[in-house]
Amino acid sequence: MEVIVPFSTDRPKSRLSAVLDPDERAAFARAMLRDVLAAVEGAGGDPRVLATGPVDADLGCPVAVDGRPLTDAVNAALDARLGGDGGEGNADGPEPVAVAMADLALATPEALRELFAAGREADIAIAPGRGGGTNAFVASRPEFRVDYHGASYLDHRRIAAEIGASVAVVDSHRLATDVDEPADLAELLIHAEADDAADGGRAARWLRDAGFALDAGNGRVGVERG
Ligand SMILES: Nc1nc2c(ncn2[C@@H]2O[C@H](COP(=O)(O)OP(=O)(O)OP(=O)(O)O)[C@@H](O)[C@H]2O)c(=O)[nH]1
Ligand SMILES: C[C@H](OP(=O)(O)O)C(=O)O
Repeated sequence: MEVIVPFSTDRPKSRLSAVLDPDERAAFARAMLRDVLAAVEGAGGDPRVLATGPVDADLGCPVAVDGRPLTDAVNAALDARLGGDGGEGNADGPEPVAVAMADLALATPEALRELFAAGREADIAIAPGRGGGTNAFVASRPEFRVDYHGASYLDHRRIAAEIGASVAVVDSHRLATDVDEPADLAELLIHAEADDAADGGRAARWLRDAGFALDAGNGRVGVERG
């Protein structure tokens, strides 16, 4: 399955500015992107990065540049694949296409396989993010359109209902955890430590190398930087 991975190259991860400087945010965002691409490939998916600007590194997959805002860029990509202008359809309708965000640093092939399977059963399969975002979805209906930001999970359910599309919800901790804020870094380090055989992936290694560690001292576990 083709998997579009939106990626912001300009001022990424601004909500981490309290703990990372701009160069660090760019490097950390790149590490998360690579983890997501590896998980997509591990799940048998075919990743395509949809970036706001050129990416000066070989990511091992195609990169399309579209400087429009996220919603417009993703809708154009969906239209090209599912819509009337070149969607690869067959008698049963277009092939499903997935969109997975580049900040799902906990994503695993297993979690993505579950999403892909749900997207073959339902018209739209959504993995909601904590806080109401849409961290990943699969769509096979040409009329489906995204409207990101805010509680986009609810908006996408409403859009699916408006076009009469069936919806499957993928209840996955790993896909629900987008790394937006400093508290999310703790989630990444916790699961990297639990999965140490897999070494936690590039993003977790990047954090550890930058001096971050878990801080379990006071209430909810957070991170501290040594
Ligand atoms: N192609 C594209 N991707 C985007 C755009 N804005 C965000 N993204 C990507 O979409 C996903 C979700 O982004 P957000 O968490 O909302 O934004 P962010 O820029 O990563 O972080 P903040 O600056 O903290 O909001 C991430 O994979 C981003 O890299 C955009 O305008 N175009
Ligand atoms: C793009 C946006 O991401 P968030 O701002 O929730 O991280 C969303 O999922 O609608």
